[in-house]
Amino acid sequence: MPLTLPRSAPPRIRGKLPRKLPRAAAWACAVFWLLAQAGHAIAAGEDRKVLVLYSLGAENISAWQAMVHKGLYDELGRKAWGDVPMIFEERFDVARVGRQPSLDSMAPYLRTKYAQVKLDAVVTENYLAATFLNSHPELFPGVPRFYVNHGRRGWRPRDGEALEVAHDYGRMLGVITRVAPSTRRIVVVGDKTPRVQEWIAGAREAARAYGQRLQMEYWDNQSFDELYRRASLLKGGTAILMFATYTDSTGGAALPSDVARKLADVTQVPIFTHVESLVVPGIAGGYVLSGEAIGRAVAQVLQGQPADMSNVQRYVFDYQTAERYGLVNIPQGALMLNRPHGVWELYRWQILTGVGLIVVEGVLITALVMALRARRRAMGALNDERNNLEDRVLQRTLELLMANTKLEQLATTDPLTGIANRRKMTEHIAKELERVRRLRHPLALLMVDIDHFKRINDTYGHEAGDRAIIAVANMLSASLRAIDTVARFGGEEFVLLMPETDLETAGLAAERLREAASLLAVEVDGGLAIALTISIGVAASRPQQAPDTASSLLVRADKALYQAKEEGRNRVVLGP
Ligand SMILES: Nc1nc2c(ncn2[C@@H]2O[C@H](COP(=O)(O)OP(=O)(O)OP(=O)(O)O)[C@@H](O)[C@H]2O)c(=O)[nH]1
Repeated sequence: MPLTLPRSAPPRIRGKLPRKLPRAAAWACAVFWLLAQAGHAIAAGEDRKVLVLYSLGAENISAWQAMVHKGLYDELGRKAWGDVPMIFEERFDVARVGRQPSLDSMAPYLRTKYAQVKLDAVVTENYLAATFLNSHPELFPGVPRFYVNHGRRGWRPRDGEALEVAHDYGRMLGVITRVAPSTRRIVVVGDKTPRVQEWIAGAREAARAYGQRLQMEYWDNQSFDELYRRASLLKGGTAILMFATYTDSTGGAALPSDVARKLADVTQVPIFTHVESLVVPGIAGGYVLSGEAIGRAVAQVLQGQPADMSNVQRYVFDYQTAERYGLVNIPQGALMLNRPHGVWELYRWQILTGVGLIVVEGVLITALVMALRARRRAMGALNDERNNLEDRVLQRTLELLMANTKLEQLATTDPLTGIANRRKMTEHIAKELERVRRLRHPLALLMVDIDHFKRINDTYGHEAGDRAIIAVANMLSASLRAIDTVARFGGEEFVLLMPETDLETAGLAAERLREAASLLAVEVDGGLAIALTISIGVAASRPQQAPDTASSLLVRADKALYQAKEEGRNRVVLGP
């Protein structure tokens, strides 16, 4: 299937668009014009038809042909809207069907196939196709012919244009002595075909410049086996320059690339060559003809441009082989094939992406860790603050509690004696009377008064009176049961409350207290100790009668006390 590409013929816009043409209309016109031109260009491209005749068979057979083909289509492909004709391609399939059958069948084949095709040009690539076309003037009558890379110096076709590469044999040899400076002998390998002989002649001529400094040998007339055997015997200081070799002295045929590989396998010396397609692993390289450059030249011819044949040679080396033979001074800009790429070259974007992701991840993790740390610190500070607050609240609560307790104590304690005061006793009485009402238990109340206390004060002083009050308070406290309570009710008067105690029992208890008081000895000034007595009025709540109130109970006890005073003091009187 021939390749069809559009042809560009950039037209000129004549005249000007009307100034006041609306913008939308101008755009529509421009698009219409572009489409029309594209259609015209495609149609124009399809109008032109050219035939490329290759010498060396399909690309999968010939590395050289693959390179030429690539150069041709790369060059055409660069012209998106270029002057690209419809390309037909034919090949002499020498490697698969043999040289003669291939040559014999080509003319009738072309005649039949292209009987109805009007070609605009025929281009040959390489020696075989050029020879064939030149010897068949009857084919494609009147169609311009171009013979590219035909391989013979000074050859003029009987018709058409010859585009031959001017091989630079001087550079071909020069690069060998440059990159392998110890080279004193060059063995040129080839065969007896006219084209190879032409190359050998070129090398021979160029070698003259070296005189005695370079020993040249030309191996072009031996069997392949002999070639490999002799190559295996070559020693240091020698290099091989291998031209594309197809045949041997016995008529044997081979692909030049196979010959190159075998030579590389057996020899100990570096092998250089003259075409890029032979720079295979094991072949060092050299100043070689570029298949792609030839392909580009063919493309230029097909497009009607002058073919640039000056730049079709370049320095190409096989990196591994150059390393193996320790080649030096490789010209700058040389193409190095099979260079092992470093990890960086191979995976640069993957590495950069990976590193970028790691950096981003690192930054995110760092930010996260910092945020977590900051949060933890804030939480810690908050906890400390809360604990401090709780401690302070607890402390304040305790202080308040203690203050309240103290206040309560101060409010309910008699400061002189340390026992409960009147207020506290009043609360006790109310509480116990409540129990009496609920449980119907007995409750006794003793009202105690120091006899003739005024006299103690007056005789021994107020402080002695205080000591007497304290002595009586201590005695009363010490004599009480756990459930009894005592309070200083005022002045030298005390009240005792005795739960679960009836009037008689309370009277007995009061009697014991009276006796205990009479045994007290209160110290006064001058080391003297004075005695005192107490009078006690006893009252009891009677569960079977109307319930008492605090004041009714106190009044009855007070009356009993009054009676005790009246009856002479130092006695106990039971109330009604
Ligand atoms: N030292 C001292 N004297 C007090 C205190 N409270 C009251 N007094 C005095 O106690 C005396 C009480 O005297 P009175 O009420 O006349 O009774 P009394 O002298 O004990 O006589 P009878 O009760 O009838 O035996 C008064 O002189 C009060 O000034 C006190 O806290 N300390």
